[in-house]
Parts: sequence; C-alpha cells; structure tokens
Amino acid sequence: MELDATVYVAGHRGLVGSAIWRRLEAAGHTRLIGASSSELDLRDREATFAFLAEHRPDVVIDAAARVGGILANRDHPTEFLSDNLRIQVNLMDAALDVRTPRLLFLGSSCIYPKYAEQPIRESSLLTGELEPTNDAYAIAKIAGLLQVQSVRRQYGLPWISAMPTNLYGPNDNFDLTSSHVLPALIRRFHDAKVAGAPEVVLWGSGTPRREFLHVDDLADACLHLLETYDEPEPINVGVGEDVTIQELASLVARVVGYEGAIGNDLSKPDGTPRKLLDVSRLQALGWKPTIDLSDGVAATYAWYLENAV
Ligand SMILES: NC(=O)C1=CN([C@@H]2O[C@H](COP(=O)(O)OP(=O)(O)OC[C@H]3O[C@@H](n4cnc5c(N)ncnc54)[C@H](OP(=O)(O)O)[C@@H]3O)[C@@H](O)[C@H]2O)C=CC1
Ligand SMILES: C[C@H]1O[C@H](OP(=O)(O)OP(=O)(O)OC[C@H]2O[C@@H](n3cnc4c(=O)[nH]c(N)nc43)[C@H](O)[C@@H]2O)[C@@H](O)[C@@H](O)C1=O
Repeated sequence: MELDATVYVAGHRGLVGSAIWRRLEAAGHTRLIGASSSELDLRDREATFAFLAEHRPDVVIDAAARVGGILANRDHPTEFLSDNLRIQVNLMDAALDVRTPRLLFLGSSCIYPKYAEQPIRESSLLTGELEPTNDAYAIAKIAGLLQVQSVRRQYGLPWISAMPTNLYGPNDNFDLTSSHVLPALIRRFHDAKVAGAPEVVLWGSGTPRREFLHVDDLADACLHLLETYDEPEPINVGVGEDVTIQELASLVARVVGYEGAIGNDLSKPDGTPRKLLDVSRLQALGWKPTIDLSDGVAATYAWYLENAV
C-alpha cells in the first residue's frame, strides 16, 4: 500500500480497528479516515453511500460490526444477524459504487462448522452444522465473505476476506455480560483480588479450547495481507496453538496475582469444543505472530489497570 493511499478504517475505535489504525500510523500512513458509529451509522444506507462518495478511499478495511462473547451472541441473535448484514452490505455496496480498489473484510473463526476437523482449514467452510450459540453471527459473516467473492467475480476488484481467531488486547470490551472470555477473566480476577473473594466461577466446564491472538499481531497480519494476498478464499489468521479455558484462567489468575479458587458454572454454555485454525496458508505468505500469550495477557492487564478500572 502506498503511504499516501487514503485508507478508511470502519470501526476505528474498536479493539481491531484501533489496532489497525495504530499499525497504519506506525507504518507512516497519513491519510487515514474514521468515523464513530454516532457520526456514521453504517446501518444507514444513504449516509454510508454519501460518506464513501465524499471520501473515495483507495482502501477500505471493514472492522465495524456488532461483536460480543458467547452469551451476547446466544441471547441477541436477531441483532447480531440484522446489524452485521446491514453494516457490511451497505459498506461494500457503497465501496463498490465508487469502485474502491482494495477492501479487506474481517470475518471470524465461528464461520466454520462446530465439529470441523482440527486444525480448521479454510476449505471446511459450509461442510457441517454451525455452533448454535453464534449461528446468526456466523451466517452474517459467511454472507460477507460471499459478497467479497461475488464482487471479485463480477467486477474484477481485488477485495479479500480474513478470518481471525479469538482476539484480545487494548480497547477490548471488559463489560461482563457482553465481553469475550479473556477480557472478562482479566476483570473478574482483578475484582476478586481487590475484594479478597475466595473463588472465581468460570462459565461452562473450562474444557473448551480456544486460540488467542493479540490484536497488534492481527493488525500486522492485516497489513501483510493487503500487501501480499489476492485470492477469493478467506484466509485464516491465528497463532496455530490453543489452550483450554481452564488453562487460560490459571494464566490470567497468575498475571493478575489472584490466589483463590477457580470454579465452574455448568449452567452456562461451553460453545464450540475447539476451533484451532490451520494457519499454513498465512504462514506460506511469510507472516507469523510475535506476541506470546502470557506476555500479551500481562500487557493487556497493564492496559486495563491504566485505562479501564
Ligand atoms: N474480538 C474478537 O475476538 C474477534 C473479532 N473479529 C472481527 O473483528 C471485527 C472487529 O471486532 P472488534 O474490534 O472486536 O469489535 P469492537 O466491538 O471492539 O468494535 C466494533 C466497532 O464497530 C463499530 N460499529 C458497530 N456498529 C456500528 C454501526 N452501526 N455503524 C458504524 N460503526 C459501527 C463500533 O463503532 P463505535 O465504537 O464508534 O460505536 C466499533 O468501533 C469484527 O468484524 C469481528 O467480527 C473476528 C474474530 C474475533
Ligand atoms: C470470537 C468468538 O467469540 C464467541 O465465541 P466463543 O469463543 O465461544 O466466546 P467467548 O470468548 O465468550 O467464550 C469462550 C469460552 O469461555 C467460556 N467462559 C468462561 N468464563 C467466561 C466469562 O466470564 N465470559 C465469557 N465470555 N466466556 C467465559 C465460555 O463459556 C466459552 O466456553 C462468539 O461470539 C463467536 O461469534 C466469535 O466469533
């Protein structure tokens, strides 16, 4: 990407969008565009078309979405489907209208079947049933990657899709009802340490396995893909190894300095038993992550103490 390219980062205040913005700035990009959801609601089709027509970006990175953890997805499927379909359809239709030369759409590893063969290759898409706690979100994301493929086929534009694994880092959502597991555990172990609570109770059995990628690594991978990747298939972005939720909890407790017990609430859902991504196609492009999980959790806890307590 030329350093004077105009890059619109949709969702630039979120976990992913803010990391991509930082990474672009660090690389020397000077023409970055962002708009908060109150300035531009991407569910508003007319406003989205007007915004793209005004700015005519060279590159669009779609990191805007309704995002949440397992309970938010399970309890609000209507909004996860409807908002995400509207956000991405409006954004991509408007980008097509001004023939945006390059676009990166971000999906999620939840697009793959619940019982996909591990590690999950991109070719597993649509080969089995989805995990019911997030099927509405997954279907919206699958529609997004099909929109990218359709634009490529019909209009010849080199748009691409990436499917990240579970992410964490600065600007994550630490709200206990809507967050993902890693920020939730940072907050819950911190609160338990401060309160001197004897136990922190994990949702579910603690046996599901998850792969965690620091969002600064994800941002670096996104820039690398914009430089090197031009295929219709989505490409997985992950670290290639996973841990159980119990192991994650022990790690977070150690980083936070919480010494009480760790229990399990079996009335809460486990979700997908495992979703380790096969990252061989990404590695073949010459990219690998640099932030180890325990260093990343320590840095995120430091960020939390500084910014969110
Ligand atoms: N977090 C994770 O673990 C993973 C995330 N992803 C993907 O990465 C992308 C970004 O996720 P993440 O950064 O975690 O999410 P966040 O919730 O942190 O950020 C989402 C961003 O989207 C913006 N947004 C939401 N609704 C609208 C709207 N109607 N109009 C305009 N902007 C809107 C928000 O803007 P504002 O702040 O101004 O309201 C916010 O900046 C998503 O596509 C997600 O699927 C993929 C895999 C894992
Ligand atoms: C990124 C991804 O994120 C979601 O899928 P998920 O990986 O299942 O999400 P999660 O991070 O919320 O949970 C991971 C595991 O952790 C357990 N768990 C324990 N204790 C807490 C806890 O306190 N909070 C949360 N949230 N989970 C907990 C929880 O029960 C589950 O077994 C989807 O939105 C999906 O659409 C998506 O894309």
